[in-house]
Amino acid sequence: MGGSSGSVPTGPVVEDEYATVRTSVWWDIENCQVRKACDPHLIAQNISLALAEMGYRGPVSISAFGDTSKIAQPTVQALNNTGIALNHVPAVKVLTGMIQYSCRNLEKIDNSHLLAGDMLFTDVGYKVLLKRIASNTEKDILQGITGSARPGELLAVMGPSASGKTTLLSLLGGRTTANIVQGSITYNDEPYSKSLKGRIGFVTQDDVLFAHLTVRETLTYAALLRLPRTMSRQKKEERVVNVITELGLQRCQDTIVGGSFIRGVSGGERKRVCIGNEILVNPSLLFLDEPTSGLDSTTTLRVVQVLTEIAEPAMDMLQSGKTVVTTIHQPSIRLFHRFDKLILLGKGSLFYFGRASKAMSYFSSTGFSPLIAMNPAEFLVDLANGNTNDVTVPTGLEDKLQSKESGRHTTRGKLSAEDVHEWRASPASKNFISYELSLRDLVETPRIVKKVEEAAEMRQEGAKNKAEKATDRSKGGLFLKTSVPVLDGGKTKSSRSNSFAKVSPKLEAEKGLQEKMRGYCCGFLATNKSKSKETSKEVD
Ligand SMILES: Nc1ncnc2c1ncn2[C@@H]1O[C@H](COP(=O)(O)OP(=O)(O)OP(=O)(O)O)[C@@H](O)[C@H]1O
Repeated sequence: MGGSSGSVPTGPVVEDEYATVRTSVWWDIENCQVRKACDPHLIAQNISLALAEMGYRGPVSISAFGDTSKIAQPTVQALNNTGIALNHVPAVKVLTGMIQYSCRNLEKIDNSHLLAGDMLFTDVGYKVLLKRIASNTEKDILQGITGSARPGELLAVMGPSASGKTTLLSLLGGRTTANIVQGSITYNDEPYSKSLKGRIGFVTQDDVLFAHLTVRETLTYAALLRLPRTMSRQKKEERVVNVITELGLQRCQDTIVGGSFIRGVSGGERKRVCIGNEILVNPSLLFLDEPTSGLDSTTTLRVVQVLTEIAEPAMDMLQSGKTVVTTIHQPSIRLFHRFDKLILLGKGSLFYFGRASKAMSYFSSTGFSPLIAMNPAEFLVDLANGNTNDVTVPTGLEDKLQSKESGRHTTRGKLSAEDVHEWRASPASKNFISYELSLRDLVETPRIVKKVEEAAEMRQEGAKNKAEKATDRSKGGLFLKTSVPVLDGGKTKSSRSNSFAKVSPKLEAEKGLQEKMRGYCCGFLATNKSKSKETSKEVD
């Protein structure tokens, strides 16, 4: 990391332009001392540490001054995973000005989003030791659970009762360390550590709230207790107001929470207060155990909508999205389609991991299809239960269905647990899981891509208006400033030249800011060179 010297641009135009950047870290790529084989995650973490030491808590993006194509791909990937945006700065004066601007405008806000939650779990198993008088025995609770979740995604864990949903959630949330845990669970390629604890939010099934406190009081106390001591009381109260708005709790903010003996807010509002308690600290990963149990379908939809919004990256892309994992019993069709990814458990085993939208086609490709119109969630939970009524079964398993005669009716029997396990272990199901995993870094969640495109459109509009204003002021040219981050794939000619990037604002807008934004996902720039062919035109 390093800055560069040079004469500093001044005046209202530049101030105005820099105000949109709010960039705080500079990385002089050509001069930086990072060893070639240095672990990219280490680089990202070092940057976070350096910032923490400086007392900086603002939004983070790295302005790479120099040839951005020289950054090793794994490093870029790691930075992306941590939610740090990587911007290209076209000229040394712009960089210097940005540094000076940002030094004057340091913002002290929460930086817990610095390391985002890219979670990967492989072959996870969990056993408990049952202590008996004669001898201790081991009981398998989970086995062979593999999957992943990335920032911005909503991952649902579904399955019948006692299939292991809560146990898996506790393991992923770092809440279960006792007993015997197998396999690996990593967050940004690192195992669980104490430092990660502060970045994980966990909403349990029966969170305890003080019945006599109002919604606002509940959240204010949580904010005072959990937000950093360095944060002023006023900022903490502002954060509470933001959370109340984010969760749509304005109407009931002065109502007491209530409990078994005192009437208070509704069940849905209570759940949202529990979620609020956790998102106050802006966690990178949010885990929720049955957040919709006991709620009607409309309220359930509202809660899941809130979760989707929590997961999404900020519109200004300065914050990457959060990773949200929730267990859910049997969601409605509308709800099911809101999940990005799905884990289906049956008796502690993995039946499915992948995109929720692909689950039905996957099972039909292996021979399981509903015979009547069915809610996909109902079909999947039935299957995980071994209940094959109204379901076609692969030919290999047909003969294993034990038919039952009862009076006039012959009902199809259940598949035994062994049969289902045998099928699970078949190449068809295994292949699917590994297929999804290998695609994990490539597949972008369609919902997030859409959001990024919307953001790009908004920015394009904003940039157009701004550019037009600036043209009036500077008569024809403007300092190319990046309210939209620019990545030029190292093609900028003479990025070290002591010149400002001058472009016609109209030309810039027309050339397609949207195109540039396509590579900008989850708060970071992708390094696909084909997406970054546009180079800023540098004129002395
Ligand atoms: N510490 C433990 N000791 C013994 N058995 C356990 C322990 N923890 C979990 N189990 C068992 O593991 C199984 C899975 O439990 P878990 O609570 O994860 O299921 P679940 O899918 O969340 O169920 P539900 O939907 O009913 O809440 C259950 O049979 C439970 O009894």
